[in-house]
Amino acid sequence: MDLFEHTPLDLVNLLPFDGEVYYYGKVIDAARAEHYFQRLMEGIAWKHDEAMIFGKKVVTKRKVAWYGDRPFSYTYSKITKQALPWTPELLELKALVEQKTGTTYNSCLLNLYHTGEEGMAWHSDGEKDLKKHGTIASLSLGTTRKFGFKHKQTIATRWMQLEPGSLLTMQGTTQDHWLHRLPPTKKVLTPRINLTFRTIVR
Ligand SMILES: O=C(O)CCC(=O)C(=O)O
Ligand SMILES: [Fe+2]
Repeated sequence: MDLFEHTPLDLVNLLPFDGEVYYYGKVIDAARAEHYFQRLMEGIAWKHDEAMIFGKKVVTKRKVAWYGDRPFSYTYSKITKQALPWTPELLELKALVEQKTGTTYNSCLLNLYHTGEEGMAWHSDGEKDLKKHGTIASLSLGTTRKFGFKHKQTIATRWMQLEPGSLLTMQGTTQDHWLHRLPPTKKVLTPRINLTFRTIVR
């Protein structure tokens, strides 16, 4: 459900065409961001992610977890996962993100990158289970990491830094036309947690 019309009032679209990405900057101050980072490190059921790549089951170094309103099953990289019930801290963060973005969400995928050696390859979040053209809200905690977009048909790219406590949204037709990536880097030695709030439809 959209609580107000999509475009956040005083933000500029970071994409030049074919989609909308908004960077809200730090929506959580440094002390609270650190507090949430610690609570999520301890309180989330982190597991190594499993994916099918060229027919082989691969286990990623990065850890993931998935939470939601109901025990949705969700197929991602050909492996089906079941959402766990929200924890108190996730509900607090969901409420904050909903208030900032004016949109509600019913699930959250969390990623834990232990160091800069762990990242995420180019992809778009266009799974069938996700609401078409629904907003995906990405909240970052822990170390700052570089994040980028690459257009599927042109050479256009856009890069940004995702700071601790910051919020970014990907909305409109972004997933149709753009890939996004968290590049690995040898320069980062400390962990980052990312939460992407999404809307699953049946
Ligand atoms: O870690 C990030 O900032 C991005 C995560 C992501 O793209 C995803 O979970 O689909
Ligand atoms: Fe993604």
